Amino acid sequence: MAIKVVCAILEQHGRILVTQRSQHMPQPLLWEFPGGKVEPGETEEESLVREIKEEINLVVRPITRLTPVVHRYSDKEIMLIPYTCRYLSGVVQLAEHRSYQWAEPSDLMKYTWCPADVPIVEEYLLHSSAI
Ligand SMILES: Nc1nc2c([nH]c(=O)n2[C@@H]2O[C@H](COP(=O)(O)OP(=O)(O)OP(=O)(O)O)[C@@H](O)[C@H]2O)c(=O)[nH]1
Repeated sequence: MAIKVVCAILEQHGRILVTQRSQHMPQPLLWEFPGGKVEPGETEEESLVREIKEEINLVVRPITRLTPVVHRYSDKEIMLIPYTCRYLSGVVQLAEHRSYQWAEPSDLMKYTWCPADVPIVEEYLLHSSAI
């Protein structure tokens, strides 16, 4: 069974928040969208709001669920479930990540992403350029 992981595509002033995993996390130094595992008894949206508060100290509201990606890593299989999110409040403070950036959409493909994120970035770019 794939482990469910939710992640936030948080856009503010036309830029998207991207976070770099630390040396000590699985997938060290790769870029991802902040988020984490869905815990038993939580909805996806509840997990996402909790993880974003814990990891980067922001309060967000999930808006649109994009297409989940199932990816098999050497040690586990995850289902990565992306949500576009709206910023509500807070100032970014990193609890676990090495760094973060507010990326221009046109720069998103330049990051070295966790492999599971690549189709999500592609779908997001298609979706955002269509509206
Ligand atoms: N939060 C997040 N996790 C992602 C993304 N892409 C991706 O492959 N993952 C993987 O999803 C898994 C679960 O995320 P997590 O943030 O809760 O994991 P964790 O560091 O606690 O890992 P661990 O509990 O396996 O040690 C990790 O192995 C992570 O590498 C992403 O965009 N965001």
